Amino acid sequence: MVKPQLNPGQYYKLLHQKRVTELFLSGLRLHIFTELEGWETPASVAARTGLNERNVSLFLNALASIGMLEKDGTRFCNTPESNEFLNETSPLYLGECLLFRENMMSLHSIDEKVKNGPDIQTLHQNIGAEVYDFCEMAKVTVPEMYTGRVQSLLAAVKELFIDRQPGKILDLGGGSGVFAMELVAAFPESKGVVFEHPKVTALPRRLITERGLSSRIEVMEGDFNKDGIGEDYDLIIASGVLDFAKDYLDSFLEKLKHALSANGYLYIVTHEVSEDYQNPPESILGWLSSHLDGLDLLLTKNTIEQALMKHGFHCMEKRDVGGMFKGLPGKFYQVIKEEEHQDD
Ligand SMILES: C[S@@+](CC[C@H](N)C(=O)[O-])C[C@H]1O[C@@H](n2cnc3c(N)ncnc32)[C@H](O)[C@@H]1O
Repeated sequence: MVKPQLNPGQYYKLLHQKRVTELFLSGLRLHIFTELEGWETPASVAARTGLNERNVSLFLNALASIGMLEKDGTRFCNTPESNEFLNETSPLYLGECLLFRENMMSLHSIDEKVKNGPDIQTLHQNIGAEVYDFCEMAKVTVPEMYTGRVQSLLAAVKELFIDRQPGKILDLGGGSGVFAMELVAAFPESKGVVFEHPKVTALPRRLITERGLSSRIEVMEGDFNKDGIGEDYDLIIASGVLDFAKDYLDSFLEKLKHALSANGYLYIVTHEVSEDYQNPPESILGWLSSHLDGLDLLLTKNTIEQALMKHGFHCMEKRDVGGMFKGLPGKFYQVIKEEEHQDD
C-alpha cells in the first residue's frame, strides 16, 4: 500500500476556512450581530427578523462554535469584538466596509479570468479609478479609519509639530477627507485641502460641510497624475495612493516635492511589497482580482524607496522621532531641496 510522505491536512483546513468565512459573511448580510447585543434565544431572533427559527438556531450555534458569538445554554450573545465592530448601532461598525472589501477583492470568477485573460481596455488604460469604486470605498471606510489609523496619525503629527502648527495640509487622494478633517480640528490654525478624483469629491464636500469645516478645508477636484495639486503644504498625506501613480511616478514625486514647503513632511502609506511579489500575501491576493482584470499597479517597497530617494526625499527613521511611530502604518519623509544641498 502507498505510504504518504507528507500530511495533506492543510487542504482540509483551507476548506474549513472557506466555510468559516461564508458563515461570517452571511452573519453580516443577515444583520445577525445587530440582533445580539444582549442574550437572545433563536426563537426571539427569528420572531424579530422573520428568519426561520429552526435554521437560526443552527446558524447561531455555528457562529458561536467559531468564536463570533457567546453561547449560554439556549441563549446567544455577541462577543465584545462582535459588539464593537459588527453591530450596526456601534460607531465602529465595520460590516458594510468588510462586505465591500470582500466584493472588491473577490476571486469568485477567477477561473474565467485566468482562462480568458484581461480586459483589453483596462490593460491599456491601467487606471485604478476606472476599475475600483472609489466613491463607495471612501464612504464605507470611514468607520474603519477610526479603528486606529486616524488616532495614530494624529498622535504622530502632533509630535512632529510640537512647537508650531502646520499651515497647510494636503490629503492627496484623501477619499472621505477624514484625515484632513481630524488634523485641522486638532490644529486650529491649519488649513486643509482634500484632493480627489471627480467621481469621489461629493463625499468629502458633504462630510466637511456637516462637520462645519468648509471655511478651513477646500476640496480640489482632478487627476493627481495630470493636474496641479497646489503648493506650500507643511504636510502632505499620500496614504494608499502611490500605486495609482505608477505610470507617472517620476513626475508625481516631483510634483509632491514642489508642493511641499521647505520644512514640510510627506506621509506615505504603501503595501511594502517584496521584490519577488510574494509578500505580504494579503496585498498579493487583495490585488489579484483587479490585476487579472488588466490593472498592473502594485509597486514594490524597493521601487518606491528608490524613487523617493531619487527625488530627494529621505525617510525619518524611528530613532529621530522617538515613539511616535507606534502603531503607525506609514512613514514620514522630508525633502532635501536644491538650495539645502548648496548650503551644506
Ligand atoms: C486606496 S484609496 C486611499 C484613500 C485614503 N487616502 C486612505 O488612505 O484611506 C485611493 C484614493 O486615491 C484616489 N485616486 C486614485 N487615482 C486618482 C487620480 N488619478 N487622481 C485623483 N485621485 C485618485 C481614489 O479616488 C481613492 O480615494
